[in-house]
Amino acid sequence: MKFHKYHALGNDYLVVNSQDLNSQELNSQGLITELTPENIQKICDRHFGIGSDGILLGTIQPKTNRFSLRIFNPDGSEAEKSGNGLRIFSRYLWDMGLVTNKQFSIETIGGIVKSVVDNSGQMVRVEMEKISFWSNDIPVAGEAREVINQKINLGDKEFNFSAATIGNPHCVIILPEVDSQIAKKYGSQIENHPLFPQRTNVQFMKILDRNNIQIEIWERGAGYTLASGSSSSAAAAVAYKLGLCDTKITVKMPGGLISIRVNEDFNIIMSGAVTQVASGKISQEIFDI
Ligand SMILES: N[C@H](CCC[C@H](N)C(=O)O)C(=O)O
Repeated sequence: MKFHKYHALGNDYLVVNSQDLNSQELNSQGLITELTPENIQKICDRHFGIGSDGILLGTIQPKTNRFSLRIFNPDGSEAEKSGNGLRIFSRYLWDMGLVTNKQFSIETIGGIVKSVVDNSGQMVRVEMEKISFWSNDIPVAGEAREVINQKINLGDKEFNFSAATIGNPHCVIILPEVDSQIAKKYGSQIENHPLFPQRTNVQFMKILDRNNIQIEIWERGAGYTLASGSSSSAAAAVAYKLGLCDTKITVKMPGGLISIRVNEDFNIIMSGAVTQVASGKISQEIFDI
């Protein structure tokens, strides 16, 4: 199975083009037989596989030039949307000569986004669609409500949080200081908390000023990552919703910076860098062990 590895600010993904697969690799539903949760875990393992924060399974309809993307986390679960994943897939399409620097659409489970590749592929801008704070959309357990400034109890610790979805779920916690330790200490407990029936991504956020925030990320199905486009979108949207930031926000993460614009109607525009790493072929052997 051919792959193309990219990273977006240290959040790395393997692009697999469904057209690169031969017939026996596709089952009757046109799904890749190899992409079972168990095999995804093997491919993403940083010692026994290629190593990555996920797999991007892209489908390109040659005649209509329609693009769709499925996003798999390293634990084998499927995500509705990935901001860095969409930027990476957009760059892949550009590298393959399938798009120019004009706007094009990509369909995901979490909705259809519009993408533009700039600066010879080094920068990609994605209109990530509208963010929602409503419990029924995210989802968050309990009565239908906007999930803003609520409490989550972890036994020995209680946090104030807000939640949002941009296709995938996010729990945003504002603190005076954030670091990787707090994300690694509490991330998994919050990811799997009963408040979140479909689990959740988690961001610990420090407000730097009205146009800058800093986040540390614990991703659903992936754990601690150095950057996240959907996390940046959700955290920035919460900061704007709470009146702590203006509409243009730079999100500072361990892997680098993402620019977010929160429009009045809460449509999110995200832009950031993408880096090509390598291409190769995954050996069948890793699936046989
Ligand atoms: N783990 C996430 C998907 C990837 C998000 C992140 N890598 C991004 O750039 O948005 C989830 O299960 O919702």
